[in-house]
Amino acid sequence: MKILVCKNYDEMSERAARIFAAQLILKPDTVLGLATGSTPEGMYASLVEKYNEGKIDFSEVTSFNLDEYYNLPKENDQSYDYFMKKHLFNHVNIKNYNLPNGMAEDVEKECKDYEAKIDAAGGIDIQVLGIGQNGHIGFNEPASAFKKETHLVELTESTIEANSRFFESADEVPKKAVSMGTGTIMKSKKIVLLASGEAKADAIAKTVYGDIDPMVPASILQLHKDVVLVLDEKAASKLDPKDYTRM
Ligand SMILES: N[C@@H]1[C@@H](O)[C@H](O)[C@@H](COP(=O)(O)O)O[C@@H]1O
Repeated sequence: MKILVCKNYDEMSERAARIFAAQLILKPDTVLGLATGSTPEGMYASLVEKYNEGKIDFSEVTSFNLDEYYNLPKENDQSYDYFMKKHLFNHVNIKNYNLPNGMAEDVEKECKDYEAKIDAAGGIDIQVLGIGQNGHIGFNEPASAFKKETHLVELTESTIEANSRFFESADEVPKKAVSMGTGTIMKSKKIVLLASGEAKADAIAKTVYGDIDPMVPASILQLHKDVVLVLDEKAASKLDPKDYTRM
């Protein structure tokens, strides 16, 4: 694991955006794996800026998002489809983007089809991840085993609670989501995990130093050969400085 520690959220976002921009310059037909949550917002803003400056182009890009709420219409301003349009897709020339369809009548089929679509695109070249306070990635919640493929997830109380800040009340937060599996994520050729703030420090320490344990889903990233953690100082506060590069 390569770990880069930046001063604050803005520098973390810029550093991550540069990694993605470099990827798009080197391989214009990159298959991107995208994430939602407040953490990557700054990175998306910086990518939009770089696009407007003519530094990067999305016309040949294909993207796949990690997850989507179950049974929440796309038009709802809390859907991940809405989030991605608001922060990225409406501002760049991307044509081919994909999210799991959380409204699918046959969810099991939707999960299989999503997995097949990723494979047909040649697999994900570079995947951005955030991390939940309980160590979840995508919506792969702590569990007794790692889930291999895209699946329907029951969200944990702590995730519902953490996401309730975006809804009127915890009652309105969807209780299920469709998420890529940990196996889907691990098949990405490169992974960039972003984390910012004190609340993520424990999850990050467990991800880096802990046992590889499905109760801390992100800990499996220790087994991936090309992972970069881009953190701000607060998220890195429980790491030994000898283990990271200061930006
Ligand atoms: N499904 C998303 C994750 O992909 C995200 O990493 C996590 C953390 O969100 P935030 O970045 O807002 O802390 O929230 C949600 O559960």
